[in-house]
Amino acid sequence: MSKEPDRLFAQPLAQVPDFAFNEDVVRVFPDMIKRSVPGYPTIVENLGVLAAQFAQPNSVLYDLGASLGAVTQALRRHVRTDGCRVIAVDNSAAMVERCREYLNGQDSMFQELLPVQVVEGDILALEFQPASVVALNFTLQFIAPEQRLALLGRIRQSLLPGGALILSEKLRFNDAEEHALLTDLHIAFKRANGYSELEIAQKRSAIENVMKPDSLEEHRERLLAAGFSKVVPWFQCLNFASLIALP
Ligand SMILES: Nc1ncnc2c1ncn2[C@@H]1O[C@H](C[S@+](CC[C@H]([NH3+])C(=O)[O-])CC(=O)[O-])[C@@H](O)[C@H]1O
Ligand SMILES: O=C(O)C(=O)Cc1ccccc1
Repeated sequence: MSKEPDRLFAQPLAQVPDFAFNEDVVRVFPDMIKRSVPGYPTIVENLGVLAAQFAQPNSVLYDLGASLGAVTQALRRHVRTDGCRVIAVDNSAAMVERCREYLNGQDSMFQELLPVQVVEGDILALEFQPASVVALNFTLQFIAPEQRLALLGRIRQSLLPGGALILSEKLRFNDAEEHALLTDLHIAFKRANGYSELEIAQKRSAIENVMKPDSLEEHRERLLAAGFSKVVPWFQCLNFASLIALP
């Protein structure tokens, strides 16, 4: 993995462009996400542990919005069920190119890894195969809000009995005081990870038009409306959480 530090927003920008998953972001992405998302390494590793409990023999595991394939790699470390294969999907050409490099490198070093297919494409246009595990690890928040229910409905329809959707998201909070407190604490987390006030402010204005978090209540209601029978939060660190949704 690239170890290049994230300094994308360190210099004052006359106008901050909307955030995009382009080559500049790809270069610093592992550092950016670790320093920006509290609990990210714990979520990714344990997503593999959870997935191993839901994986069904001879089924597909989806990593949707795979970026550089961190979740796919956790699936490879933990899932031991016979005949499983991973389909990792991302619509950023720059992400997909680098993701394939990492995963092909692993393939050539180790035998008996889960087979992985990395697809460059829009998850909104994907024809889902029957799947036992679907991971949306910080991806749904980048999907247009009006498209989210239909996407979750299609994921629900593709899930096999005994399978699960694992959904990780940044949260907003309906209670203004709770929202302000956890937002401030997230900023403190970023500051503690070496981001300056300028970097924090410019990143915030870059993502505000492209990333639209929902509340936990909105997630729960939408997942139930999409046909899931049970929604179980398994992790929260500040304003970032991960949920298990059962078919
Ligand atoms: N419509 C779409 N179709 C496909 N991909 C998309 C779409 N919209 C956005 N993406 C992709 O979703 C990913 C979101 S990052 C996921 C982190 C990863 N899961 C990780 O666990 O490291 C989250 C973040 O950076 O906060 C990006 O790679 C986008 O290109
Ligand atoms: O940086 C932030 O404030 C975030 O909310 C998370 C994030 C992490 C990486 C890319 C975009 C957003």
